Amino acid sequence: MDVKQTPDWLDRFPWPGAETHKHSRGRLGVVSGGPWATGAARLASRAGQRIGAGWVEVWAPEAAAPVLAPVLEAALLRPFGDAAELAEPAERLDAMVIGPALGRRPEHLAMVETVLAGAAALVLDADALSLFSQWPEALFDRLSPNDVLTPHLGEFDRLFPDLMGGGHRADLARRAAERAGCVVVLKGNQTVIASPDGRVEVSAPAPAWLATAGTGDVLAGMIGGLLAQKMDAFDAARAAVWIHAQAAGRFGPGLIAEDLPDLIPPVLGGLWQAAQRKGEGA
Ligand SMILES: NC(=O)C1=CN([C@@H]2O[C@H](COP(=O)(O)OP(=O)(O)OC[C@H]3O[C@@H](n4cnc5c(N)ncnc54)[C@H](OP(=O)(O)O)[C@@H]3O)[C@@H](O)[C@H]2O)[C@@H](O)CC1
Ligand SMILES: Nc1ncnc2c1ncn2[C@@H]1O[C@H](COP(=O)(O)OP(=O)(O)O)[C@@H](O)[C@H]1O
Repeated sequence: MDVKQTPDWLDRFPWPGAETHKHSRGRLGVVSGGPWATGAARLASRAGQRIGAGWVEVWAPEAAAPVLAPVLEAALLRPFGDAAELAEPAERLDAMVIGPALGRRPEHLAMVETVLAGAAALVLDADALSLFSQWPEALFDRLSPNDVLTPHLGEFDRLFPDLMGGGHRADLARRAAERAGCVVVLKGNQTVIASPDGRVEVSAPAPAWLATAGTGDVLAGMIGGLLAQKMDAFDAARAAVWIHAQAAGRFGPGLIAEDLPDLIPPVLGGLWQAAQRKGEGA
């Protein structure tokens, strides 16, 4: 990687140091769907681990725990009974991801409301967004500037129907972030990342191999992993979108979402080398 072309957020990327331990490196929680819907949380949690969160917990409804127990290794399984039990991780962990394959029943709304009340920085994706389609203001009222919404265009339309009328996607995302009071990642071939303070970035066209189920769940986990490492939400979203696209480009045709988390290390390796060279040149 040419040092001159390195992304500006590289200077703020959360590399571990000699004093780092797994807890100080960032604690991430991912909330799983029910027993027939655990794959999205697995994709997100593995992506969070690969991008550097040192401690990753998968919070699973009790019925889903037996499905997840044999397939999690370094990630910790945390079964829960009802939504109220998510209050503890939402306070203790640095970041949480909720929404992928969560479900859209009242108990799922209660889960999202519980984590919204905690201190953890949040990535709200998929069903966590669609659950608020009838009352988006109830979501916006509870968001913080360090939270991130990651809608595809269909989900964006449910939360911001009046913004869909016209304008460039960058303008849509900017207005959405201002209204929501948090970072908005409007996904697509050219993903737009917008901050409530007015910063907007339109990413370069990403490989269309990403148009396959589950790649958004991986992106949510990557953003969550960087938030857990205390990266600023706008930088975390921009960095994750960039690394996600680079990883997809390395695989090319035939990519499925399962491939993506394990493609993160070589991309990080290139960034690490570029950061070292930049440091030596300074
Ligand atoms: N392995 C797993 O467990 C996985 C589980 N997953 C889980 O599945 C659930 C459903 O997920 P979902 O993404 O299909 O969402 P949903 O709310 O049904 O909206 C879809 C509708 O929106 C519209 N649409 C418009 N623009 C669009 C766009 N750019 N990209 C996409 N859609 C766009 C489009 O309308 P159309 O264009 O067809 O008229 C489409 O019909 C959710 O819980 C998710 O987390 C997935 O993550 C996959 C892996
Ligand atoms: N044609 C495309 N070109 C490039 N990237 C795409 C394309 N279609 C989708 N993507 C990317 O793939 C991911 C899909 O996310 P999403 O729609 O939430 O899927 P899922 O919910 O199945 O995980 C997003 O990061 C999006 O930017």
